Amino acid sequence: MTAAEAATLGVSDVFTRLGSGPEGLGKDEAARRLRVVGPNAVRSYRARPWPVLWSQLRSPLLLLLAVTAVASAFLGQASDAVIIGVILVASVGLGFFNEYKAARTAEALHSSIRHRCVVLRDGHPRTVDVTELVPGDVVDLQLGQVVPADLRLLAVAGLECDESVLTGESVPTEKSTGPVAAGTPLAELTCCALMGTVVRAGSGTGVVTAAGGAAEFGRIAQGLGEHQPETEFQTGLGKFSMLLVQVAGALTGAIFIINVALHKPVITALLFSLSIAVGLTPQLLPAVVSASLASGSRQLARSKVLVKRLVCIEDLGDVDVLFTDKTGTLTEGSLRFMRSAGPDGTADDEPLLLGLLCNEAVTENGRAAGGNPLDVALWDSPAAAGQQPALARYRRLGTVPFDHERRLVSVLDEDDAGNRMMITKGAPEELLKRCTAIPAAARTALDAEFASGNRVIAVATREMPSVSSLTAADEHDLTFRGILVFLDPPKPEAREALQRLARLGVTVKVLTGDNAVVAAKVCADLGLPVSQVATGADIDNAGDQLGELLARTTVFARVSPEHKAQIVRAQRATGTDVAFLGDGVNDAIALHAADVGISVDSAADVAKDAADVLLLEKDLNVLADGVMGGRRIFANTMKYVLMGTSSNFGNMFSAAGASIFLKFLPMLPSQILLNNLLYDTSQLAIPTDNVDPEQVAQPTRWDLGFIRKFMLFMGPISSLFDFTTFGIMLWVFHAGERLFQTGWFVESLATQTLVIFVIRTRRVPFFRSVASSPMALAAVGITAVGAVLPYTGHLAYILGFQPLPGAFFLALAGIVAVYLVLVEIGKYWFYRLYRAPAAPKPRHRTPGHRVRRRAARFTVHTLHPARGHNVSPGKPVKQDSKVPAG
Ligand SMILES: Nc1ncnc2c1ncn2[C@@H]1O[C@H](COP(=O)(O)OP(=O)(O)OP(=O)(O)O)[C@@H](O)[C@H]1O
Ligand SMILES: [Mg+2]
Repeated sequence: MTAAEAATLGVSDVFTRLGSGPEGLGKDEAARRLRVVGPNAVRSYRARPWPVLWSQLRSPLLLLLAVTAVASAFLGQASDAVIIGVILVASVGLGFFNEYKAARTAEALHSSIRHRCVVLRDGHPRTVDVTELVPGDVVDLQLGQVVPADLRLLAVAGLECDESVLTGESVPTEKSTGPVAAGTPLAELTCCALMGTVVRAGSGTGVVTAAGGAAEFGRIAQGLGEHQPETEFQTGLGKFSMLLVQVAGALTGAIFIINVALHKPVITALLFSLSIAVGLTPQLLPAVVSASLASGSRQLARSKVLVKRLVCIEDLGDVDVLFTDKTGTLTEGSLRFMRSAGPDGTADDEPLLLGLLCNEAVTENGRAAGGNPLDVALWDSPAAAGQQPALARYRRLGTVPFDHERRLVSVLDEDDAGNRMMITKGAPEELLKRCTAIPAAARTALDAEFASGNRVIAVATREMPSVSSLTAADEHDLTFRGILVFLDPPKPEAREALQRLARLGVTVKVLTGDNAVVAAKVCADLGLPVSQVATGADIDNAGDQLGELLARTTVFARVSPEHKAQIVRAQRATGTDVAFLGDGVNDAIALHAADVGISVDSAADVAKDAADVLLLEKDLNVLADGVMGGRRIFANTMKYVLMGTSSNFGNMFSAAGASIFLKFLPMLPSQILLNNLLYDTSQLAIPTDNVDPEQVAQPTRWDLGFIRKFMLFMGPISSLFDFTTFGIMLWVFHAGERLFQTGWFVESLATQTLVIFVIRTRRVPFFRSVASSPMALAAVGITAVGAVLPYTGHLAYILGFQPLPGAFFLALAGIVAVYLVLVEIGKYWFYRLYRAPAAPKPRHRTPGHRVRRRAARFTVHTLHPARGHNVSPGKPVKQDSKVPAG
């Protein structure tokens, strides 16, 4: 049943249609339905070899080349065709092997992550994977949660959903339970909560009407295909590849025409120009990127950072501004109850007793088993044990639970003499506003506690003789009873981590539900420069000036969950890349709003669920490692790109040019392909390379202009030089066809691969930066392979090589040395002249990006039967023809 249909019906009709009830489904029935309709998923994360292989073969260039090779075989050049075939298979195999390995890593990543929700099974709440939801399941919704399926709402308490992912409307929609008129547009289905949207306020319960591809969100997500969302970097690489393909296209077209005009055989000319095109285009680029992301994710996992999707790594490296909560990130987070003080500020156990009574921790035998950290800390204190006899005298009649907007919790208790009172505890600012009289001594005591950075909550009571239930509206005319003080000292290692992040160019700002003075004190203790502290009230009053307020503020205190998200969104609107680190229920919405949501393993479920990255330790140092990791990958991939645009490009260009002046081809098509294969192989070690600290000192930005300029600057150096080499070959060695081709093959491979040592660093001279051993070995090794090939007898003969005179290698050494020096000088001038654009362009995220990101939670290993059926009890399942099979 679609959401639109269900919305027009009353709750009982919906239950009848779905064959369910307020108690939810039975365990067996849920399992049966799951078998019939398949999982609540829109994608599969299984690494399948065929699609990966297909993506390697899809290149029109390769196809064209293969066809031409086959044609040439029929024209009598069988051995050439076979060689070309073998090299092509090896190239495709290389790309496939790397991509598939990366896909396997992504698969392992996905299978280690669970997204869960609470459903009623036979009337009992159960936690299940969101992918196991079926139509008829009754689901709980809470703040910050992503709605796991299309739901017809059964009950709401101030429920509001952010449906922008579906409707583009950023103002959250208020939800209710009454049916709507038929034909109501999607954005106004107030009695439905739609899959993929986020609970921005309140809570609720609903019954699943449609899941997976049958839900509105699922339909959109499936329409976008199986692709992962792309990072800015990947999009940039795509554009870059297009640029090269265009250059290659123009160049090869011209070469072909010229060669034919010069009366070279058509098929040879075609093979030659196509091979040049293959040499020009960076076929291995996607494989290099995925391989570096995959190896990056494994490295990060070792340093305790778990990314949910591979692309998150790059997002991490891009972070400009990090918002973090205070508790547990900057402070130890292991709250310790220190003292209880009466209204006059002197020690007094009464507030402690009241605090234990007005408490939501789940207790077992007088010990806390779970709940709000402050409440748990209170129970765990040694002093709490002494209160047991006093506690036994009270009976609880009602509760108004804690929420992050009120920052208060209240209970209605009756003592053994039958006296009823309300006990309220909460943030002192909020509580004091509701008290009748506050002794001056209390204010002094409070200020002193705040100033020393302690966490304080205040306790008050109110006599309520004839009342039997409570609401938040009763929280007034309270009698102030005292304060409870908790110690939450700053983390020593946070100081160093903050400095590291500052050195990495990441601005750290604090968003906390705690008091402004406390937050400022903690920051000061940790050496985080605090320019200004703003509070939630300041944010509300800022209006249009929020951007300005944001720019001058480091600490935001007493902010609500909605404020946190509002700040994150406002910061993103300035074009910066924003990360948010938080672990509480009050952080979930902001986690969704950020470019990168970061949480910790010990966080509340909704926070973990909302995050893109999980830290296995709540430590900013671990995060700094993650940022570094992202930037390293960017830096190394950039090396590959720059290599492709300089020497490789230049060599191919020169070879093409030379074919005009020479009576023969400067290199045989098969030799060009072999050359390219060997070069690519050496490039595969780039992801392991070391990165200079200065290269990762700033947030990474993709800059196509930079690459284009680099290409235009370095390309000619390389070509100029190549023609000199041609001259030497022709006039010094008096080379004939075979010798020329062999010499040029060895020389071009050597210069192409060895130039990595210059390109990989901005330092001059280049040997001030040390390459990783695998990479150095690969570059030198491949050069050696190239040099040895002409001496392999029969093999050399088949490949069209001939042994080179000893003097050649002397010349080669000289050529390589001069070339590297030339490039070094070029590089020096390039980086001196090059100016990066001053302001980074604002990030442009397409709506599809968000859908894909959110769809990641609705993935299963294998997507079996088509999703999108209507399950009706007893009736056979009907196939919905609109939904494509998974
Ligand atoms: N169980 C509780 N009982 C009463 N008051 C509480 C309780 N938990 C928190 N508070 C009060 O509400 C305030 C806000 O809490 P909230 O959880 O929104 O943020 P926080 O966890 O203190 O800060 P951060 O955002 O840095 O994690 C706390 O500073 C405290 O004064
Ligand atoms: Mg918190």
